[in-house]
Order: sequence, then C-alpha cells, then structure tokens
Amino acid sequence: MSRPLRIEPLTAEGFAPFGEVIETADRDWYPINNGSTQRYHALARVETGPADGAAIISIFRARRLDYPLTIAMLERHPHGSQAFVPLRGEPFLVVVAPPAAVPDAGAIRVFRTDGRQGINYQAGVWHHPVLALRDEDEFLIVDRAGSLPNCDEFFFAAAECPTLAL
Ligand SMILES: NC(=O)N[C@@H](O)C(=O)O
Ligand code: NI
Repeated sequence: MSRPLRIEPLTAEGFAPFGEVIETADRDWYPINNGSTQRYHALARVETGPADGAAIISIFRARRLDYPLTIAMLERHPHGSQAFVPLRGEPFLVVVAPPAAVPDAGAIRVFRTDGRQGINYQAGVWHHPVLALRDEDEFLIVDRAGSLPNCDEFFFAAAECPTLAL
C-alpha cells in the first residue's frame, strides 16, 4: 500500500509554488461599467510560450474517477499555463508536484477547491489530469495551442504510486 495523500483546502498561499487561485474572496477589485460591475483584474497570467503559441478557451466535461485513486502519473505543459474554472460550482481536487525534471512522488500535494475557486497551473508544473468530484462536471479551460508538443507525462514506478482517498 503506497503512501496516502493528505487533502488540503485550496488557498492562494498554499498553491503559490504551483500557480494562481482564481477567486474573488478577499481579492481586490475596481468598479467598471459605470459602477455596475466589479473587475477582479488579472487574477492569473496566461503563458503561451515560444513560437506560434496562442491562448485558447475550451470546456472539459469530466467523469468522476473511483476512489481510493492510485496516482500513477502526472503530466506537465512545458510551454504554457493551464487554467481550470468550475462551471457548475462543484469542488474538485488538484494534485500537483513542484517543477522538476521528473516529479517527486514524495513532494505531491493535494488541494480541494471550494466550488467557486479556479486554478491556473504555471507552465511546467506537474499535475494530475483534472479530478472532478461529481460526474459530468464541467470546467472552462484556458491553455495553449501551438505546433510544439506541450504535454509531458511521467509514470511512477508501481511501488512509488501514492494513493488518494476521500
Ligand atoms: N490533456 C488535457 O488537455 N488535459 C490535461 O492537461 C489536464 O490537466 O486535465
Ligand atoms: Ni494538464
């Protein structure tokens, strides 16, 4: 049985080594549209990397995986950031490891969002593919399109795979 992972509530401070939290709670805003709208400006930056990189917007509709979940792999996008914004107000799980040549299974951290928070992975941050906590959950995605390959996958040795229980 590999090491069980602890689930932390998502905070901007806790997630700072991996990217930004996209939220309005306790964030600054300024009035626009003649005062009818509050702009929470530049909560995260979109990285599109070299060459012909461009920011695109997609929607992911994700199935809930079965738990306990074996974290067999992580991936990273070396040339661009990747943002996930929940469209159904549901919490989801974020599994990350610090940028490195290969991910350190011992350095994996798990965060649970509050249903209103989104996240933006900075380029190169190791993460697990999206982990919805309800079936057919939907996310708005802002990430990079371009001609360069932009998804490295790393598979842990079987004995090294951590386990994620809810
Ligand atoms: N592959 C893909 O577009 N999705 C992953 O990058 C993910 O983080 O879910
Ligand atoms: Ni990804």
